[in-house]
Amino acid sequence: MGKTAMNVLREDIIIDWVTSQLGIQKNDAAFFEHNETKIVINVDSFESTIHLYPFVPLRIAGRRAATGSLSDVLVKGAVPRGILTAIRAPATMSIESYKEFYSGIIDVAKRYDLRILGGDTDIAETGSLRADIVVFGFAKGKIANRWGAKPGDLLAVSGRVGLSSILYYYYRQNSVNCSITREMLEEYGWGQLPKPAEWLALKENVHAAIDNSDGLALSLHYLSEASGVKLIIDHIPLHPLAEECIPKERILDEVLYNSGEEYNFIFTIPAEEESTVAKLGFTVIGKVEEGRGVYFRDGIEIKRIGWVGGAGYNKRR
Ligand SMILES: Nc1ncnc2c1ncn2[C@@H]1O[C@H](COP(=O)(O)OP(=O)(O)O)[C@@H](O)[C@H]1O
Ligand SMILES: Cc1ncc(C[n+]2csc(CCOP(=O)(O)OP(=O)(O)O)c2C)c(N)n1
Ligand SMILES: [Mg+2]
Repeated sequence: MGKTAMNVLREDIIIDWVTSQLGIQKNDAAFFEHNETKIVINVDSFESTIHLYPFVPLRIAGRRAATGSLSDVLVKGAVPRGILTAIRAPATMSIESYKEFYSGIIDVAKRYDLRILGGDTDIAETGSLRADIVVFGFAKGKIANRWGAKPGDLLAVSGRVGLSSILYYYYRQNSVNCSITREMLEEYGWGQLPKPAEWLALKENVHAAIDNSDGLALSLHYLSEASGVKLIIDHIPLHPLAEECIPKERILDEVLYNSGEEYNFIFTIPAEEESTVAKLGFTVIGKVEEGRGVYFRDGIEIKRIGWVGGAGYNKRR
């Protein structure tokens, strides 16, 4: 890392500093136990200049914002129960737009049976739309931490990867080999999370888990680093539209490095669970070995590149 990079305000540098200052182990959500009740709680922010593509309707953006926060709680193995939401909107925004965004949060609450318990509202003269969304839930049994992967485990994911890569490609290049449809945007808003009941049944056997918010490659690296293991990838479940919309020679790089916000659950589990994993609709993408780093089976390295707040996509650490 260059000398100047140290002085730049970047999400990864800040997170390294704050977690080491406070002795926090990097995980997707926080865990708190009180009188034998296990509470899993998370906050994630949405800010329109960072998270809102101009072609995404506000209701879908509201869904994506709430889903991003909920995903961290569910992936740890808790049943999400409630939401608090603090929203700061500019007075330049119409009340209809505000309601549209908030309706997206309500959509997520309905889908996952969460109660919106309250929040906070601020109106500023100008500027961006911002929402800080807290989701909490209760866990029974095991917490699926980011660490704990063991050599010999299978590596698996929920859903498909690459829908968000299409949107980022379109945002950047202003064209893709397909039209951006309402259905694609709807699917992006809901993410690629598994069904809660299925995940909660499986998680008792899961060794380590993370959700894909910052891109497939970077999420795999975070999982590998947290457990001190090597990950070998032999198959990526590409979203069929990624194959259709992104130029063939760019697909793999876009899906690995310019993805994220899809919230696929990425986890490791003992090899004897393979048939259960498949039956529940997850895809085995590789395995865990002793060592460090993330590689394809042929030995080609998957780089530690993805979304880093303050740097954007594709900046190596
Ligand atoms: N401002 C902060 N104060 C304390 N801990 C933080 C802060 N920002 C991030 N963290 C912690 O750093 C870790 C990684 O955060 P993050 O990358 O945002 O996770 P995720 O992608 O799952 O939302 C988490 O354990 C989170 O709680
Ligand atoms: C205008 C715009 N640029 C880029 C993106 C892509 N993008 C923004 S944030 C992000 C990663 C997720 O970030 P965050 O919500 O901070 O999630 P966390 O890692 O904290 O869960 C991605 C892939 C976008 N959605 N909109
Ligand atoms: Mg976060």
